[in-house]
Amino acid sequence: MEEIPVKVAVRIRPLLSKEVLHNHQVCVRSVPNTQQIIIGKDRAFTFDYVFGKNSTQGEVYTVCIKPLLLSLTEGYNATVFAYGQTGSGKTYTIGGGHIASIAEDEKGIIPRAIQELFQHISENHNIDFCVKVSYIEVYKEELRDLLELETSVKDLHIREDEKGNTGRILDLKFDTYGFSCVPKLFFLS
Ligand SMILES: Nc1ncnc2c1ncn2[C@@H]1O[C@H](COP(=O)(O)OP(=O)(O)OP(=O)(O)O)[C@@H](O)[C@H]1O
Repeated sequence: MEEIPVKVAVRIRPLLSKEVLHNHQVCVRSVPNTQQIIIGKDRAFTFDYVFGKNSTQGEVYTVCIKPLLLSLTEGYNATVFAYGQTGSGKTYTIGGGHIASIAEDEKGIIPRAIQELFQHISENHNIDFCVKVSYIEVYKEELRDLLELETSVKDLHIREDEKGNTGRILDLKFDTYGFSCVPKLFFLS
């Protein structure tokens, strides 16, 4: 059977203060020492990784992203995207918020990966690296280049190669952060 190299991690976020204030209840919990979560009373689901409500940004990075970053520097491609309903913690986890103003341990995936990548580059003088960054919003089938806002939406397209691969970005309807080295590592949120 062909290997499908996709791993899925689920992260449970803690209740926000306003949710506690409104007496909202937690409806999902992780099962200790397993990769399972239980929704409601008894509906169990298994994932490749489970991060409970007390998980840290550092843990998520170390377990899920660091191995990809290491592979990236060895020439493999990697894509990371956060998927979930509004308010579930995608931006928080991917770390695309106000990066400059957040505390070190609150930093999400993007700043940690960039830091580690450039650290790697600075330690490997004998290899030439080319790093490219793109930041694209995909919303209702329309693409917007957030680094070149004057570019017309109509000028941006998702293209396929002859094998039907969408290559640069996937056809996802979320805000999209692309960050590529050679080869490429993408973050989609
Ligand atoms: N693991 C976490 N620990 C603490 N706070 C969190 C965590 N995850 C998310 N939050 C907080 O929950 C709120 C919603 O998170 P966030 O904005 O990341 O959601 P989102 O999925 O990106 O939402 P949207 O789709 O609406 O953009 C934010 O105030 C964020 O700081």
